[in-house]
Amino acid sequence: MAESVRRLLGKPGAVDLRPYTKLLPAIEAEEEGLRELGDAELKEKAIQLGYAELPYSPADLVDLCAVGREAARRTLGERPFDVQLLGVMALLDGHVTEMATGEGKTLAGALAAAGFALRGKRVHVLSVNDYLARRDADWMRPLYGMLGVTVGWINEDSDTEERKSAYGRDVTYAAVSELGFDVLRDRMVTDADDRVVPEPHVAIIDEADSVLVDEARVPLVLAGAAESVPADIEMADVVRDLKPRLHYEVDGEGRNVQLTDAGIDAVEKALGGVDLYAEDDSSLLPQVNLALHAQVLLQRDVHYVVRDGEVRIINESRGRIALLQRWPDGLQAAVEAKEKVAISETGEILDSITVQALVMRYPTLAGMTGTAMSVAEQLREFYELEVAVVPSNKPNIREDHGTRLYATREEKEDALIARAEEVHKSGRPILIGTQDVAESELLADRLREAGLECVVLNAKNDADEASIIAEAGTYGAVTVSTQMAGRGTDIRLGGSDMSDRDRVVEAGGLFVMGFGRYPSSRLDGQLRGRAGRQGDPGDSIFFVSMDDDLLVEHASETTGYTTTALGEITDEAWLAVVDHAQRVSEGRLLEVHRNTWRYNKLIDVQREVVLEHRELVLTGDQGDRHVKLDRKERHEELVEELDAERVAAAARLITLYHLDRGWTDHNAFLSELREGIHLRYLGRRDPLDEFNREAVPVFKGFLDQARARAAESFAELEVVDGELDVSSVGVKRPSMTWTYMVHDHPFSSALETLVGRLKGDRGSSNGG
Ligand SMILES: Nc1ncnc2c1ncn2[C@@H]1O[C@H](COP(=O)(O)OP(=O)(O)OP(=O)(O)O)[C@@H](O)[C@H]1O
Repeated sequence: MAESVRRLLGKPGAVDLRPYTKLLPAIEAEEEGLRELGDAELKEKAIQLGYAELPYSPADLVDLCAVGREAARRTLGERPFDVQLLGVMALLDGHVTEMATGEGKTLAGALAAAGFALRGKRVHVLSVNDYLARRDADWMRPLYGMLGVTVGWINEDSDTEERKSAYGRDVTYAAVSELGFDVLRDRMVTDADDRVVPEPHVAIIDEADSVLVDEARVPLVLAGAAESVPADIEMADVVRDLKPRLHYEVDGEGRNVQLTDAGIDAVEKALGGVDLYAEDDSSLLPQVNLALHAQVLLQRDVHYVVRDGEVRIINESRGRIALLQRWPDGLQAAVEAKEKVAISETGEILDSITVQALVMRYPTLAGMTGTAMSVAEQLREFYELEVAVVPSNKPNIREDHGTRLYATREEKEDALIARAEEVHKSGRPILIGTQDVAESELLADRLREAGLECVVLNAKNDADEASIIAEAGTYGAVTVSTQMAGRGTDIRLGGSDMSDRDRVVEAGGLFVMGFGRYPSSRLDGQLRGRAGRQGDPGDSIFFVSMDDDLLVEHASETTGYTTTALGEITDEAWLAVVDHAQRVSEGRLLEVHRNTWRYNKLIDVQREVVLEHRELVLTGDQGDRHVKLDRKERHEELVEELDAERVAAAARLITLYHLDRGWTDHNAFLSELREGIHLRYLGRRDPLDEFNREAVPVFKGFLDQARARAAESFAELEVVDGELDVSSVGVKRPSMTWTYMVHDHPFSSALETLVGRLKGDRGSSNGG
């Protein structure tokens, strides 16, 4: 069998591509005939494909791909390659397609989206950021137009009308987070017409491994401020006097702080002889912990600044001050108490949803990414998705060099700089991937000292980031970036306009260097994949040192090696230690994912119950019927005095309020339970079982309680000036809401560590 044919058949363990490959000749055979058609006739052909149900029959698939190919050629000037069409067909079957960087996933995704849309499905194409959502929608718009499919996009600053309009199109492009925030906000509306997100049909997820695996456990949060809870200034004063090591200990990563026994004694004494672990007052310990977290782990000018008498968070990953962002769970107030500034209104988490739960709402899921195969098992376990490995259009000729291992960070840095200097002499563009923003800065300084001018991707918005990355293939360019920067942007050799392409190809193409291996080999692969796009020449190499976090945290052994004069460790056995450490790290990440998944499962079930009930109240007469049964006389009086319609509207508002209020409180209870459970059951029982054991009975009376409260509020309702004022019975919606992803602020790391600890070092805590 010819190599070119074999390449098109697919990879063992992945979806069999043969059924798709078989159709390619027929698709090609239609091409000439379609070229003869006018634009309107071509569109008519596409629309004709809509007169049947999904899935596509092989004959219809052929037509769809052929028409799509011709439409793309006319509108975008790009004729989809065979491999892209294989991707389209795999997406239409609901698979995650692995296509290398620069193979044209945007176009394949658009053709698949159009395929779903033509058959009456609403499609959400989910990107990793706003910039890509908008860029891809605008880029593909002419193609959709020619196929008779409408398209829209949503960005962070889209208003409600723009959102409604975008979601009203056949295909909508949005960042995963924006979609999630819309879903959360929709769950809080008091008028069904205010909802923006339609019923989910199909989601096509770009960068599917990042979204479905790396970010799956990240909660998207809707927070609101209604009533203020007094922050504990006394607590702040008590913890201010505590001494490190004597009274509290901080874990190695600076993510967690714990009172020692001496610390517990000191706090109990300072608070007037209380018992922090008293069964009957469970609120003290969390308050002390918050104050301690604020005092010890959150540093002024690192994590936040105090400006104009306010505490403002610095977004660590992006290095800029985040407006409208606050810490959750009273932490904001604890920091304000620490800094002795006025306590702002305390926000509370109204509701949250994990990325995983968000995408699981879709009956049909598909995804695309350059690196899916190594997470194939997870995609199957968590999402029942299979991976289709689509071969590249041209063979990959990139050279991936072996990892270079050094004893210390300095030696690793020296080696990387020396290599960069050498490569730079030939004019080859260099892309250096680092682990975080701070590291990028340090490395850039060293490069500049060595006379290498470089661009650092840092604290920019997505659009700027993309345009910098787009130029990373320019002759002589040196670009330093973190893993996540400029995602979804193609690095073309010779600059974005490829004007200097020949010279760069001649020199050897893009040289990618990794400053440290990532927590998973898949992330290494993503960086490598930046070079060698579409059969381009290129190289990749990683520099690692024994004091890299990856090795310090996960290596089986870290001493006893020998080095060369330049500090390099060349022994194969030690290189195997690096690979092993990465596998341990991957296992740990998977464990965290699994754990969050297990915790969230129960929460999701409970949320579903509440939401179902809420729907009946919002769109039906459930609220009114219940208060009529529970407070018959008052109901009759009010109807007589006003009219049935206005009474029903008030009953609806009151019932929704108590449902939402109840859910917010229950949510807070669950997260407190989850955070506290490992302390209380340390080493004795499975914390997850305990969590379920306590969370289930508490939820049992949830709906009845909300109904009883609504009835009580309803009974107190008075007519004032011919109107029913629900706020007079305490029914107040949050005056302001805001959203965030939990990995945006430091509390998340504490939570993650906590989850990690549920599995890990069970014995190291105290006081439990
Ligand atoms: N059939 C085609 N013919 C010519 N050029 C194409 C074709 N398909 C895609 N391209 C071009 O290839 C480039 C890469 O496309 P795209 O950005 O969609 O790649 P990708 O697979 O999403 O890569 P990444 O992994 O960087 O997101 C784009 O500039 C696009 O215009």
